[in-house]
Amino acid sequence: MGILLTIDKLTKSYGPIDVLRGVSLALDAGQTLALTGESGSGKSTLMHLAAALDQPDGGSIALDGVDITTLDDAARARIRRDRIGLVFQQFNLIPSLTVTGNIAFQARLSGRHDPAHCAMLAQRLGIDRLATRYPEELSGGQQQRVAIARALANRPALILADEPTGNLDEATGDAVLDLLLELVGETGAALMMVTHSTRLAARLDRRLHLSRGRLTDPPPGP
Ligand SMILES: Nc1ncnc2c1ncn2[C@@H]1O[C@H](COP(=O)(O)OP(=O)(O)OP(=O)(O)O)[C@@H](O)[C@H]1O
Repeated sequence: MGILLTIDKLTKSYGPIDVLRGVSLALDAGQTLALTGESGSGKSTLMHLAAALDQPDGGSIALDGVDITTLDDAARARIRRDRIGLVFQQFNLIPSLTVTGNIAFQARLSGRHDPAHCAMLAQRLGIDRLATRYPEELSGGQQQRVAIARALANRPALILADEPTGNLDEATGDAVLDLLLELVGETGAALMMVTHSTRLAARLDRRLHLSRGRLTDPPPGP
């Protein structure tokens, strides 16, 4: 399998804080990678950059060989819409759309809406009964599962997930991660997932740890 994502010597500072100080990694198509690191180490910053939601100060991010840091806003938005699925901590569900509308939203914009695929995702994630509800009528865990379904609906090449099971109790979180990994496997997507849990990280193909602005192997477990 070929390389999907190549991040090279990425740097990002906020004022005097050098959050990323030369981060490099390569992710193969279909591969799953867990990203750990202390609070404030820059994990979310790295995910936002990989999602083309923000621009680095230096370095490059290539998706399918295209350096997304050199593209204009419209082109970056298109790549995000067509190639990337996001599950971030604030779920960014659209308040005026139902669960079904939220799941289909991005796929509709891409012109690749597949109602049967969306229905399958909702059913597998156990949110099919909530189809006509609005985000404000959902619990945090239910919103998280809608965000996961939405991220997968478009069959993206890359899923970027920042603590995708952070709002769920351990048993539900495990079950949702099982499903996420299953669905990622079925659709052939690659996954980069931030987690604080070494137990959850152990379930992915690879693990990297962000520390002092650089990626390393994770520290040995307890
Ligand atoms: N928009 C911003 N403006 C200023 N500083 C920022 C901004 N975003 C992040 N930071 C700072 O950058 C550092 C890294 O933040 P980031 O959210 O990437 O860490 P994290 O590893 O995801 O943390 P956590 O595990 O707590 O979510 C922190 O010191 C944070 O305060």
